[in-house]
Amino acid sequence: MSAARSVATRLLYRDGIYPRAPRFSASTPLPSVERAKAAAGHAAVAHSFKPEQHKVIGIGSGSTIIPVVEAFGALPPSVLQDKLFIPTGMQSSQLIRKFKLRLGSLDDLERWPRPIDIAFDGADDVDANLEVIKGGGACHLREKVIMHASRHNIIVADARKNSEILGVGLWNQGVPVEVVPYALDYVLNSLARLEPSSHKLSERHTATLRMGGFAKAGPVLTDNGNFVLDVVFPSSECLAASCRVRY
Ligand SMILES: O=C[C@H](O)[C@H](O)[C@H](O)COP(=O)(O)O
Repeated sequence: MSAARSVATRLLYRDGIYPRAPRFSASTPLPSVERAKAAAGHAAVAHSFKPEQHKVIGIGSGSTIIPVVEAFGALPPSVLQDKLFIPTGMQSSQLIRKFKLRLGSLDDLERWPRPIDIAFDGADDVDANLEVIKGGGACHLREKVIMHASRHNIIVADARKNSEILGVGLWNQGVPVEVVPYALDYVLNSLARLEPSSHKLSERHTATLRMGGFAKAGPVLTDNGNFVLDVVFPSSECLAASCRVRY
């Protein structure tokens, strides 16, 4: 068993909360990135989830969220019986169902504000200030709604996503921006007029409409029926400035 997996397993068994083994087989070696994601996902639940306090749980999207939901699925029925899981999109709804957790929606929640107790999600890039880029899987709009509605947010990421400067390391395809089709030209024009934050910067950013590739002819459509623009900034300074622009 790898060190990462044994740490995750130890954490899962912490306090006797996890009587059953998580559902991956030790005999099937996982590629190292997948192992890191599994370790991060399982450790996030073991460290952050407090069964007595957290009854309503937000579930984000992407590949790293899978071991998070898997870790919840390994909890005993007595812990899960009063828990409700709120998805951020189609993928997380399917995951919640797959691991036989109770699926809810924002509409079911009455407490106001912040009706979700804790939300777990992945990220594409994370810096030392815990600023993140999200939306590589085109799910970021609902993810932001769920994060806003949640009292605590846990971002789960493997070490590759730990960046000194956002957007220039492993994740260099820009800041995803979800756009209502009706406003596509308007948003493209607005982005084109964003000024670089420093006079030293002459290059401008580029906004590319994300295409479906082999999976879909034409542009990607989000769970909300919207387009996604990937906006690449020419320098870290400009990227940081763009992150401060709130639409
Ligand atoms: O739109 C997708 C989400 O923001 C994901 O949380 C993000 O892209 C990270 O995904 P993954 O865990 O697959 O790297």
